[in-house]
Amino acid sequence: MEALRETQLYCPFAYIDGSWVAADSGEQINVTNPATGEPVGDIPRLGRAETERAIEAADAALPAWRALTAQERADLLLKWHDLMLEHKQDLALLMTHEQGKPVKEAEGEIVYAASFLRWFAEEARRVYGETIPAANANQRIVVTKQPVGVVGAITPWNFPAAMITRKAGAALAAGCTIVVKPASQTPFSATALALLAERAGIPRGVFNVVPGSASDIAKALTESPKVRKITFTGSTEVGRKLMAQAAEHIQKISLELGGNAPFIVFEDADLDAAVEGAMAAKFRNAGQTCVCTNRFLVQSSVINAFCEKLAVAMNSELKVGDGTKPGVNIGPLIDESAVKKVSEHVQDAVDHGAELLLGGHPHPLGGNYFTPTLISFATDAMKVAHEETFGPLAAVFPFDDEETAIEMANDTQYGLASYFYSRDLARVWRVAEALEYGMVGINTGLISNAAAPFGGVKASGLGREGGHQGLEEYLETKYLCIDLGK
Ligand SMILES: NC(=O)c1ccc[n+]([C@@H]2O[C@H](COP(=O)([O-])OP(=O)(O)OC[C@H]3O[C@@H](n4cnc5c(N)ncnc54)[C@H](O)[C@@H]3O)[C@@H](O)[C@H]2O)c1
Ligand SMILES: O=C[C@H](O)CS(=O)(=O)O
Repeated sequence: MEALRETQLYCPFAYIDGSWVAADSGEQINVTNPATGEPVGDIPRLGRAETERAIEAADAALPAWRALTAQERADLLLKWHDLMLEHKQDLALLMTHEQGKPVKEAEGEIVYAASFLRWFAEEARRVYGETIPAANANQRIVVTKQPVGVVGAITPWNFPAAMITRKAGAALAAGCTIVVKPASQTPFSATALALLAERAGIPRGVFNVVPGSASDIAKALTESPKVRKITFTGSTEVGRKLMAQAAEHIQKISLELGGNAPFIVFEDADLDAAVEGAMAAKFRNAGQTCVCTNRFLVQSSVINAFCEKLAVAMNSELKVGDGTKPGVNIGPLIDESAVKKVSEHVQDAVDHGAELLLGGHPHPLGGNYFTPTLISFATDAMKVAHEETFGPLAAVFPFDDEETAIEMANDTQYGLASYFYSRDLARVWRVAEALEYGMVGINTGLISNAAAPFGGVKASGLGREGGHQGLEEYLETKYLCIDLGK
């Protein structure tokens, strides 16, 4: 692995109650570089017993942590934020080695991830209650907010830092403590965050990282009555299982799940702007983001012009390769099965009559690389219409009128991100209100930021992360009724 400036940021251990530990069993998970197949390192494979110890540590740390003032918690979150930015290059290099995204994009994620710590540090001091005029003159009604308690978090590989701080920043700001299980593909981004949290002075037991057996760790988290909140980011299939498991102890739950984002281009759109937005919304992280466009819906009168412009942009702007190499902006997919899924979607589309305009095959570099691909005249009969591709495949579907575009866009079990381009103000309001999604990008392909409530409807999940809404997910409302007597 390319040398880190500070080698200590490579932490091949779990982090429980302020200690760096191995698995009780001594088992390890081998982590490999998706670009080269070379080993990145080994991380302990923790199970139920270790997770129960982490829950106990988080529970023990809770009283003192929630007793700090919001300002005191905010100050510690800001120190953590500053340390992330100070070590941006090393954190990014770690991420590129274990996840594959190009270093520049990884640096962008570190800045984005740190922004959640700053955002929630600021929001911590704005957890307001309220008083309500009582019907009874001798009574007073007061509404307060209190931290939920111990939180269990499970996060995905595609944004291995931001998906953790988007949860931990809010949880810690609210006065909660947390046990995080990172994805087994990307544990070192998580343990590096733990090292910096420790250096920032976040007390032992407040932030714990337990890499290992997903099902065993999830069972320990969902079967513990001390865990009052489960927060998950990942596939809808796993989210569904966790929601059922969380029912046992009526744990609060936040689910950030899969997507199938439409990107609608109306004939009145600025096509050059639409193509620029399309490149951002489709090819970030090689198409491996939950908000990546999965379906381009383009009005028939402009579909040829749009496809020509998009093909030119893809050919001239996208460079596939190892994310540590200069100029590369499309790294490898996370693994062989990801390459297989994209190949299947392309072949299925062509078999059902789609026109292949660009790419359409794994990249000549081999391994987990896939050539950015453009297909047109896609239809509802194709897998790409209903399944999340999670790769660099741009599938363009024609439509004739606004009503049809909205029907096509909403014809999915998902409802996370959506995008459309139009310069007609009335159409902007009609379409924005008709789309069944948690987020709508209008004349933009980039919508993710800490100040906004990120999340979806339908099979894309429950709850929001970021914004002031993101903090509410870690707070309980308590109503005080005070009788003043006669
Ligand atoms: N909505 C969002 O904010 C968002 C963000 C990133 C990724 N995603 C979605 O996540 C998916 C890709 O990420 P992924 O492949 O890591 O998803 P995944 O569901 O396979 O894994 C996510 C996490 O869940 C764990 N996990 C796997 N099986 C589990 C089980 N049975 N019980 C408990 N935990 C289990 C994994 O180890 C990992 O830590 C895509 O569908 C993508 O859309 C959504
Ligand atoms: O994969 C989806 C993540 O939420 C990434 S981002 O928040 O859209 O950058």
